[in-house]
Amino acid sequence: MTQNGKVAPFAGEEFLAYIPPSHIRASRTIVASSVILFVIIFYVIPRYIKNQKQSTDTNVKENEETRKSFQENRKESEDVFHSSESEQNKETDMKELLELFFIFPKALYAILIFSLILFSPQNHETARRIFQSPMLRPHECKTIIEMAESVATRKYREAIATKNELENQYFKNMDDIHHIDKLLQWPEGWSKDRHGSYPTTDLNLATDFDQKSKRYIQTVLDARVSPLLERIYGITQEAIRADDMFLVRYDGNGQQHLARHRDGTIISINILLNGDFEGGGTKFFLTEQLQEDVARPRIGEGIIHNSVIEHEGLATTKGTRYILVGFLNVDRMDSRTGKSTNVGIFSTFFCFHWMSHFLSNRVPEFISTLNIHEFAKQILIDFSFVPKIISKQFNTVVDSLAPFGVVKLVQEDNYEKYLDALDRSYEANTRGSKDSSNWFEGNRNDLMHKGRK
Ligand SMILES: O=C(O)CCC(=O)C(=O)O
Ligand SMILES: [Fe+2]
Repeated sequence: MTQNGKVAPFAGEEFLAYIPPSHIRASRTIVASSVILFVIIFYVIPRYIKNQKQSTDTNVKENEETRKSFQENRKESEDVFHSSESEQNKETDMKELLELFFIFPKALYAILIFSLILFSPQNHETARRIFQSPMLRPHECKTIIEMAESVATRKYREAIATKNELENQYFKNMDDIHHIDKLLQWPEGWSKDRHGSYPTTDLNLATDFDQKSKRYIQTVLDARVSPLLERIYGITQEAIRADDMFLVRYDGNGQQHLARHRDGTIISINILLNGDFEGGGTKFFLTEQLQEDVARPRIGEGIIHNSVIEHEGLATTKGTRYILVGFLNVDRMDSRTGKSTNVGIFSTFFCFHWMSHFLSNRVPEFISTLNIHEFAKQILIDFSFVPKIISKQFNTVVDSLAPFGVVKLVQEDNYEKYLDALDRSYEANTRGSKDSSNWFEGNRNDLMHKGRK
């Protein structure tokens, strides 16, 4: 967003090989179509029906009179009478059909509006695609890996000290001991138990990295990733808040892969930091449609996708593979300032997977904070499965309609120029802007175990 609240044009636009949809144009089209449909369904058609009805009524009257004259004059032809009767039936059918339409205009309108929303970019064009694009330069990737390895060394030293302390304590907390033992296992200093059911070998950027390192990473993400997210999904940069930012490590002789799962937020990013390994890559699935696709980015390239798309980390068979992963939310209110993030309704309440996430996470959280009787609270929580099931069904519908697969946004010979353009724009317009994304301050480490599902 720029100062005057308008969405700035995307600085890398001229280098895009795939042009994402224009969200502004799409939402204007939907609003205009809704108004036009409203006028047609609630004003034009009822008026037409009324006119039709009036003319039918006059016809019926005329027919009735003719009938009477037939009856008075029975000697006249029987055939004429029969043809007049069938014509009258036809007119009654037409009248009934029009009346039926007149009974359900609201339902018809709702179905048409639903279809417009179903085919809006957030639920269709960008919903099941995986966008691959350059994000970091090789020297930046190297710097981040060095930062990570030095953090791991520090955490290993701290773990040894904590282990000694714990051993001298009389009452021992078994969870702490387990966590420390994991840190002491190879690769030393890397967490192995942050994400409950789908654990990765990783470091938490928000809590493990120092301020300077975080500022460095924040700058590159603000310059290269936030504008891209804005361009692809039509969300404002300040609406982006990471729930979890972390660095994953796979080893040919350690944790090689990550089983098939979904991430627990709205959008996921995954940036490859090195190339000296064998295997790796991220495989995506659209289960019901039996479709699959694999992203194998180069160093510094990242992938962005809706967290709801199933995927797995393919086995690294030799060497070490480092990736920077972010599980991102789209917030309507900036938790840092309490102000609106100006994100549109089409990227939130009318976006099925945002809505489904909102209903499964935020609603129960909100209910639990209500100041009402425990029993009433429990009933509300018990019934919150209904909207959840409905919104899940919407996601299934999107699965069957939305285009799927990995899309390369920029051609390889344009990588440098593309990154330069984004950096120039960042330097010129937004450096230090309060509207930047919330990469580290909003991380929800209390929810870590829910990171993947
Ligand atoms: O290894 C990969 O590329 C996938 C990582 C992933 O899906 C995750 O961290 O949730
Ligand atoms: Fe994942």
